[in-house]
Amino acid sequence: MSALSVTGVTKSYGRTPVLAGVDLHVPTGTTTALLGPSGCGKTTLLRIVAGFDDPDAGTVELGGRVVAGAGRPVPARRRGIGFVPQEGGLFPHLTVAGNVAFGLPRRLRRDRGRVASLLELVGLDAALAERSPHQLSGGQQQRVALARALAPEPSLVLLDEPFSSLDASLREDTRRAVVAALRATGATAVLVTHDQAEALSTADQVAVLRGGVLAQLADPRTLYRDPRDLDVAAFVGEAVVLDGDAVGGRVASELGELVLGRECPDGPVRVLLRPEQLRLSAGPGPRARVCAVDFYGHDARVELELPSGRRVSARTEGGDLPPAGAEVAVAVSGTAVPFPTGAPTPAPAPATA
Ligand SMILES: Nc1ncnc2c1ncn2[C@@H]1O[C@H](COP(=O)(O)OP(=O)(O)OP(=O)(O)O)[C@@H](O)[C@H]1O
Repeated sequence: MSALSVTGVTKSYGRTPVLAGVDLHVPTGTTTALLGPSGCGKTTLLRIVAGFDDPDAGTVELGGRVVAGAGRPVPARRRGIGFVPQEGGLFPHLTVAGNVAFGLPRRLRRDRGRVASLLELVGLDAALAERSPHQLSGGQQQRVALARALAPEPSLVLLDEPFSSLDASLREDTRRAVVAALRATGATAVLVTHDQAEALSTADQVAVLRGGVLAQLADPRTLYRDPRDLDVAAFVGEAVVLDGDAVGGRVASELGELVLGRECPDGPVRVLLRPEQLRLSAGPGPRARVCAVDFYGHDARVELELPSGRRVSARTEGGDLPPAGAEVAVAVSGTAVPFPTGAPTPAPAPATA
């Protein structure tokens, strides 16, 4: 497996710029999730890396070799890249074994042991080998597609929203099996997704693409806890944004005095908390009115209105929930992340279970 380096890649379709100088480095043996809203250019970048499309400017390097952007591009079939599309893309006339064997070098295609070990790698029972793709669930089809992509031991694996067609119950199992297989083979991989939770739980690093450039590239915890700006913060999870005055690393806010998680000059500041940092009680403390409660089973999202009229969300254990209209006290745990007051208040992210 090889490292991938994308440097200054730009791409327009007609007069519409899609990528405006993207830099991305994926170290050998790691998985990077490419996360961004619909239409931000994720698939375009993936296609350029794969060799299905050429950049207008910039380079793509694979294992230290420039494959696009300098001289004649290396054709897709010579890049040694495995591709897993949104929906399996399996050959319907071939069995599972036939599909996986198709990915193997010609001399190994009859090696049943090899096919069986690839199926095992992606968590599939060897008994499925003689089935046709239409006799598999969506999740099983995606695993076969990954086994086929890994069979030729590619330098890089690209996965384009591989779980998007699966329902919630299959999605999690399939995601885990795919991550395990990528780790077991030491694969270098890029996974395109617009699902924040999927990006954060799957990848070693997450690249947030916005407006044709990389807004932030960081490991999942840093991205969630210490995002570069409030837009990124709201894109990777629900954000609670408050204004206040910083003095000596603390902020007086509507939710009481908050401790800042990073240095910030004294003065007006806008701070970020996450809904799971808000604790509700009947006791003393800053007050809020419950506007709505979404119960998810494992936990619940409680929408609150603060005295200023600002709405914020709390994620709380699903046990003892206050009814809509109730007045509650709110306590905050952990630290708040400061941003300049000029930072726009991000649009609320859709609530997820
Ligand atoms: N072949 C093309 N010709 C013209 N415009 C294109 C072409 N391919 C993509 N686009 C445009 O480029 C933009 C980025 O598309 P792209 O498919 O890369 O986005 P995406 O982030 O993968 O979106 P999604 O999450 O919806 O799949 C979109 O506005 C799209 O309409």
